[in-house]
Amino acid sequence: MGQEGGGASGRGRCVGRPAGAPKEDGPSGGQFEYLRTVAAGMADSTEVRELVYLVTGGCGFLGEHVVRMLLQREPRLLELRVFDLHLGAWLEELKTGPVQVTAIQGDVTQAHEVAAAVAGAHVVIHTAGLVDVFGRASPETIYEVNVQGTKNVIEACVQTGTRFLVYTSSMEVVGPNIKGHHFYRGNEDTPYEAVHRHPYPCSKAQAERLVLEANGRKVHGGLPLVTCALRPTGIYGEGHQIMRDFYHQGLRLGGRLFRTIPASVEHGRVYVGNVAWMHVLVARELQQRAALMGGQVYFCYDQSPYKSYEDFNMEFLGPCGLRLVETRPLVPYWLLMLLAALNALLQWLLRPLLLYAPLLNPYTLAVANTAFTVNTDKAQRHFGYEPLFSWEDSRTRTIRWVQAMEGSAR
Ligand SMILES: NC(=O)C1=CN([C@@H]2O[C@H](COP(=O)(O)OP(=O)(O)OC[C@H]3O[C@@H](n4cnc5c(N)ncnc54)[C@H](O)[C@@H]3O)[C@@H](O)[C@H]2O)C=CC1
Ligand SMILES: CC(C)[C@@H](O)CC[C@@H](C)[C@H]1CC[C@H]2[C@@H]3[C@H](O)CC4=CC(=O)CC[C@]4(C)[C@H]3CC[C@]12C
Repeated sequence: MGQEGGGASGRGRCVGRPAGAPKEDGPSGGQFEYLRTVAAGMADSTEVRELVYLVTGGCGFLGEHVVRMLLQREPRLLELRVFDLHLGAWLEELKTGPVQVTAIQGDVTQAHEVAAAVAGAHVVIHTAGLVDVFGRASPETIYEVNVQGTKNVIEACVQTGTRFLVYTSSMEVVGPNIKGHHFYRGNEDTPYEAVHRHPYPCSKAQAERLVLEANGRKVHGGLPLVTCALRPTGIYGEGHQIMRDFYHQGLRLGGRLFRTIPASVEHGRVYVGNVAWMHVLVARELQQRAALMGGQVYFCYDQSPYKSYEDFNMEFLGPCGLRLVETRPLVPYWLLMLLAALNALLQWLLRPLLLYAPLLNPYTLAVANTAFTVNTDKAQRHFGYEPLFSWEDSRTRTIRWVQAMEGSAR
């Protein structure tokens, strides 16, 4: 199978063994106008409904969009299994359509629960994970969920005969690396020293490697497993918890947010609806183009503009009344590093009493301060991906979501 990778698709290195602890509840889904429309407009096609899909982490920020996008845009869907540690009440509203929606409360770290959920599925979309760069989870459980959980999904596919596995990886598998090397308009083949220390990128890199190496393994029944990995950059859109945190922080500071990162440090972002669409499309095309797509990685991208993380957020928070103070950081970088280190020390000291997990810590500061943008068309070349939502549409939908939150915040 053609492995186009070699640079950014190459082997990441982790310094130190990551491990982790239980995850916070993901944001509940279901309040967004677009998602309700998607659910209402469920795929109605003359195609034969015969496929069973499983989405792990299907109640998370991305997972919910993938679930609803499948219902709208996968006409061969007979049953959609939604597997998650925390099931959302919104799943009930999806059970009125032509597709059987099966909610499965389960833990990817429990192999038997995963095997039971996978058995009989044609396609698995594995999005479940601990997305923690704020120190909420201890390293052991990040490893347990993101790596061991992925191992359990792979072995379940092999044991039960499921042939197609799509893994939600991350840009963080590539970078920013611990040396702060910028990744400027890179693609899946761009040479880059993908060396990490933080448990999250380490766990994602290890999980991605497991998925790609499993491509071609014989599953029960003797046919080969076909796998691929999608690498979203920073996902935004309806249900994005960090955007919610920024918004509430701005409200607490009298409608102001204080710039901490130079506007010149661009960070890749991609709309959640387009990431969901790429998952649906890659899962479909993987079945037709296994020789080309099996074992491949694809960055998730759309027409979202290249901006600093904070300036990009203001595309949505500005129209909702917040203001980013100053055109350059108010505080020198060395002082920011000191404040970030103090936050990390406070988190460690307070841990026996309470969870203190602010946005600013040494890792988030370093990542935010290192440019990372992608410019690729590999997904378009391999499986005809084109973003479903324009930048204007993505921006409008996200603003409406923040405004709906604003209504609830008053
Ligand atoms: N949010 C972002 O900017 C990006 C996210 N990703 C990846 O996308 C995937 C989804 O991320 P988000 O939707 O942002 O996170 P999220 O935290 O909103 O969703 C993760 C889901 O996984 C579930 N989960 C966690 N541990 C579990 C376990 N042990 N067993 C079963 N389910 C479990 C959670 O309950 C949650 O519903 C993750 O794999 C993440 O690494 C990749 C790039 C960017
Ligand atoms: C407090 C300030 C320094 C502020 O600017 C910090 C922003 C910071 C919380 C974000 C900056 C970059 C984000 C990460 C990036 O989008 C890549 C990611 C990929 C994932 O797979 C999960 C999320 C994340 C790590 C994302 C998390 C939030 C940032 C660190």
